[in-house]
Amino acid sequence: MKFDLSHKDSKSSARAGSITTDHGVIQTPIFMPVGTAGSVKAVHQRELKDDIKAQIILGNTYHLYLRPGLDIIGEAGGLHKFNGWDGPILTDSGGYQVYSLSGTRKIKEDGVTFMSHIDGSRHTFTPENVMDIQRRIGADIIMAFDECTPYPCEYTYARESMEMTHRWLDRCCKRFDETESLYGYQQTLFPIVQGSVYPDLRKQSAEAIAAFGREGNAIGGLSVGEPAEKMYEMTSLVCDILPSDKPRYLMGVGTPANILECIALGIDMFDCVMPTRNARNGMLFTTQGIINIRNEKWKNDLNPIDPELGGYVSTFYSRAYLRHLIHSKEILGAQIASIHNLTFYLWLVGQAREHIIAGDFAIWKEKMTKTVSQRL
Ligand SMILES: CNc1nc2c(CCNCC3CCCC3)c3nc(N)[nH]c(=O)c3cc2[nH]1
Repeated sequence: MKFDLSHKDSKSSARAGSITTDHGVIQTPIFMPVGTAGSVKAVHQRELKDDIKAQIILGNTYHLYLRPGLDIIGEAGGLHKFNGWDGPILTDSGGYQVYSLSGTRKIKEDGVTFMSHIDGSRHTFTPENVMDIQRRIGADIIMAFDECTPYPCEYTYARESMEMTHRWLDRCCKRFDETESLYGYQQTLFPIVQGSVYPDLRKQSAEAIAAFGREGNAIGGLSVGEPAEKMYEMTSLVCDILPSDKPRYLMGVGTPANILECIALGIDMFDCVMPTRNARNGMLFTTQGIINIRNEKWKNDLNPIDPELGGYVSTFYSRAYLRHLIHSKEILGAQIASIHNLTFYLWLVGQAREHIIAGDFAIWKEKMTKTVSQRL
C-alpha cells in the first residue's frame, strides 16, 4: 500500500492525497460507506460505484465471522469475490462491535469471550485469531484488535485499557507479519490509538502507535458520546504526533460538520453509519442543509430531493414522493434515501479535496459547515 500526499492547506492541517491498494486508488480525504455484513444496506454494488462514486467500503469481522461465516467467504476467494465489490475494502477488527453489540462479553488479557447476538453461541476473539479471520475475509486494509475504551471512564481504567490495546497490537503485528495474504493481493494492518479523553494518555498512545511504523494509523475511542470539542481536542493532539506521511483514519466519525472539522485537523479517512442509518428514518443531508423528509412541510413539495447535488436519485425523485415512500415504509424509500445520503457524503469530502487543492479550504469549510448543519 502506498500513500502520496499531493497538497497541504496553508491555513489548516488539511491535506489531499491518494492511497494506492491492489484493488485501486483512494483519493483522500475520503468517506467510506459502511457495509457491516458485506453489503451497504439497501444499495447495489453498481450504485455504489456509478452513482455514489464510492472508492472504498467497510466490512466487519464480527458480523462476517458469525454470518455467513468464513467457510463460504474463503470458498468464494475472499469478500471481494463474495459480494462483487472489486474496489478496496477495509474491515474493522470486531473489538468495537463486541463491545457495542454482544450483551455478554468478558474482556481478559488473552482476548474477548462473547455470545453471538444472532444465536447465543459463545466465541472468543484474540489478537491472533482476528488477524487470521481478516486474512481470510481478504480486506485490503485490516484493523488491529483493540478495546474501544468506553466513555466516560476513570483515568485508571482508560490507562489500563490503552495499555492492553498496545499489548494486543504487539500480538497483532507478530501474527500479521508471520502470515501471508491468502488471495494473492497485499493486505495492510492499521493500528489504533486509544487513551479516551485524557491528553497525556492520548499522547502516550499516539507515540506508541507511531513507533510501530505501520503503513497507516487509526484513531479510536472517539465518537462514543464525548462532546464534539473533546473529539476535536483529542484528534488534534494525536494528528500532531502521528506521522504526516501515513494516512490517518478517524473511526466512526461522523456528522458532516465533524468531518469538515477533522479534515482541517489532518484526518484523511472517515466512516460512519449515519448516512445510511439515518436515511432509513428519513433524515436527508443536502447541499442546502438537513431535511427531515417525514415532516409535514415536504408533503406537497414536488421539487427534486437535491438538484444541486446531481446524481440520479437526487434529481429524478421529488421530496413529496420520497416522503410518501418513507411514511409507507416502502423499500424503495430506504434505497433512494441511502443512495442520496451516501452521494452527499462522498460529494462533501470530494469538495473538501478540491478546495484543499485550490488553496481556499479554510474559507470554504467555514461557509459549508454552516450550510450543511442548518435544518430546512
Ligand atoms: C460510531 N463511533 C465509533 N465507531 C467506532 C469504531 C467502529 C468504526 N466503524 C466500523 C464499521 C462499522 C461496521 C462495519 C465497520 C471503532 N472501531 C474500533 N476497532 N476501535 C474503536 O476505538 C472504534 C471507535 C468508534 N467510535
